[in-house]
Amino acid sequence: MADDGVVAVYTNNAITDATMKNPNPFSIKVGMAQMLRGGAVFEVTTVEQAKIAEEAGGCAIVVSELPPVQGAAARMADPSLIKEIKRAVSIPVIAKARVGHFVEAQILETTGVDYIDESEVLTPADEDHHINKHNFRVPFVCGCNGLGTMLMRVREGAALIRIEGDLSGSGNIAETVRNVRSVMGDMRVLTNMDDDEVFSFAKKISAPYDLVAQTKQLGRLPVVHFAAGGIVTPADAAFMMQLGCDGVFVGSEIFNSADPYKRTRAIVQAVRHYSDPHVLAEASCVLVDAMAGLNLSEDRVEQYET
Ligand SMILES: O=C(CO)[C@H](O)[C@H](O)COP(=O)(O)O
Repeated sequence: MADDGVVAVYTNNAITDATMKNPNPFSIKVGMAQMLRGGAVFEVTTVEQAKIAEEAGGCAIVVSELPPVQGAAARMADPSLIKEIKRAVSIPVIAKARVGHFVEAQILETTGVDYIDESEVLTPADEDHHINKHNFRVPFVCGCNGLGTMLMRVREGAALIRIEGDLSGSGNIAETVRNVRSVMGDMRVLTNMDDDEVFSFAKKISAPYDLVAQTKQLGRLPVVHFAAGGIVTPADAAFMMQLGCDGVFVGSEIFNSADPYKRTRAIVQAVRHYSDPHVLAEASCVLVDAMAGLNLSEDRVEQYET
């Protein structure tokens, strides 16, 4: 259940679910997302991977289809795969819709998924508009690259935010680190700001003034925020947690490793014990064999070989 501060942000909003055919109050969706805090979400492409992620202690899974051939559009996964995975596991299942494609979201909602991810990893369907997420019963996950885009997505109804970097599966975490630091840095500036300065700050970060002011009043981000992009090792996962994230998304490349259960389990342990270097050292030990080839695209492998 959402805490009072988050409910306050919701109820103070000029645009609320109540004015938007409200099938499920935003405060409830935010509360549902809070249950994922302190967890690792694993991207899966098969039922077997979903079972491994659940067994390893993942807090949720996000279903993807295998990447399409290069140049082809990436769309929502086949609803029958989502239903099959939903039947196979008891942890929450997230399904991806293309940015702006509210019909894909309507279809996904009928499958009984627990969350819909309006995902930048898929080919965007609408270059100008995101989905009005207040029109849905199911909570939404959205990506952001800074505090401004985060609050825009919250305004549209996102209940869980992914602070994301490079989502190409390259294993490069630097962009994610930059964006997480940008959000946390802006939060520190905002919370110490004079009330009179909030107007121009909201303009500067292109965010709705009322949400920026309410976020300042709360003294923390209004929704659960995970990191995504290039998180491959237990150290990466703990890094994101120590920078202030509530959890991590891990790409499906992890299942290409020699022992996917050990790797997923190690990431779960790292997220749970992110400030304990001894646990992190132990979690990192099992992984050396699989580390070399993981998440290196062919051209990057060439770069290392020359
Ligand atoms: O599905 C996801 C987010 O919706 C993935 O978890 C995300 O794309 C992870 O990126 P990477 O493969 O770079 O770790």
